[in-house]
Amino acid sequence: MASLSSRQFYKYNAQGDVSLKVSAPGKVILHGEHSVVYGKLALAASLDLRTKLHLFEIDLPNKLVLNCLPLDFKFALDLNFIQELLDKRGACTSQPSHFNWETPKFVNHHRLVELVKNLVIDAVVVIEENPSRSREAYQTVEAILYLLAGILSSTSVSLSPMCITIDSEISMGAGTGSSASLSVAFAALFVSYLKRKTIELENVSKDGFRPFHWPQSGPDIDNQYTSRELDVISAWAFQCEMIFHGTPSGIDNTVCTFGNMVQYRQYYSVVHLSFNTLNLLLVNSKVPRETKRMVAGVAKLKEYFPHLINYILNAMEDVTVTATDVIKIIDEDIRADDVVNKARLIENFDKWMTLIQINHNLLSSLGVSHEKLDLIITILKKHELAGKLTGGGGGGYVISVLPPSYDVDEVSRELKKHNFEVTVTQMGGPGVRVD
Ligand SMILES: Nc1ncnc2c1ncn2[C@@H]1O[C@H](COP(=O)(O)OP(=O)(O)O)[C@@H](O)[C@H]1O
Ligand SMILES: C[C@@](O)(CCOP(=O)(O)O)CC(=O)O
Repeated sequence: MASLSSRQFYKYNAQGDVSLKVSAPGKVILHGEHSVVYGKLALAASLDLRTKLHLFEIDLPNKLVLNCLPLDFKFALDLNFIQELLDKRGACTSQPSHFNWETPKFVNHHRLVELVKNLVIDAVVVIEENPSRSREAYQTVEAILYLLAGILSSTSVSLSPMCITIDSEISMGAGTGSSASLSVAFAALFVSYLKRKTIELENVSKDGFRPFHWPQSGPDIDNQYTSRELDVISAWAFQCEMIFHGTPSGIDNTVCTFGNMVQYRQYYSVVHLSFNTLNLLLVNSKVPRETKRMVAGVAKLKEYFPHLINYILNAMEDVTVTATDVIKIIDEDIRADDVVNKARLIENFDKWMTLIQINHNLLSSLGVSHEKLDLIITILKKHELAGKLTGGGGGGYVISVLPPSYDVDEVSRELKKHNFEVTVTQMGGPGVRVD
């Protein structure tokens, strides 16, 4: 890995007409984390907090500049090395004739990860770096190159010098889907880049790869992604999430792609639920966590006590199913906004909060809570709110749904006194989109 000898070599200006902006939301798992890994139903919603990417062409010969604000790094990558990987026939797959950008399931994941790791060693030049975040930075670059190679290697695209800036409103490592949001946004960005670069081609794929043709009218570059494209973006993001999280269930990439609320069961088609946005309190315990470790802990527990743990997982599925029904009624009543429905609304919020509490207790029995998370939940209870951990647990965020016109001032004050970070946001907004 080369390091920068003189910063002035890396001055550049925007040039050319390619300028693409995309963003993808973070997510919360409302019900069903951990049980989803064992085939149970889960419910997740998108957040009003997004990862934002901007790709623009630059006048710095043969360079791809990555400017990552959340991790404080700016790297230049040598485009020749990247193009070499793209040109290597069969680098991403052992079945080129079945493979194109639309078929991520034919990618040879482990080989591509290895190639990308080697590429990072050869191609990265550090312009700026925060040494304390270096491990995460290189993991991010690997993930980006994985998606770039996966999506573009079967195509006739030749890369132009470019800069990609990464910005994010989502806290990292706290259970609100920062890596899934990043993976979805990059998959979408490279799909947009592909459209832009191949708009006039008869067949987008290189010889020997499965042919791909845009519709007769050409790809839609300015508007949003088609549902077919969203499926492919989500599938590539899933592949990429394996770099960050080993064996993810797929719920995170799904909700960050499609937005709104999704009911998800592994290997089944996704059910999209459309509802009015709801206010959500996010409380960051600031306890670092690692999803992989928490998932492994539950697996071990299940190995020890298969019957007992199955009961808990089934109870979690029951919570998801019941909560979905309750949320549907809440949504109807919020839309109706009349006196008759108001009483029912209050009653159903009360039911949902009870289910949230039950869900947290079930998760706690799987050993994935933490004393700080439990303290947050006790404080919320004092203020007539219910909370649960979200995502892998062991730290990170507690979520609490806010009944309409709930004033958060007092509870926020008390939580902040304990040094917790409090964010009021909304859930249920749009998925990945061109900005
Ligand atoms: N906003 C971001 N910018 C750059 N890299 C990110 C960002 N979010 C996540 N990552 C990458 O994903 C890895 C896992 O992120 P993490 O926050 O633990 O994921 P999650 O929120 O899904 O649990 C980080 O180590 C980093 O490499
Ligand atoms: C624990 C789990 O159900 C959710 C993990 O969520 P997060 O990556 O910690 O936000 C694991 C998974 O679904 O892959």
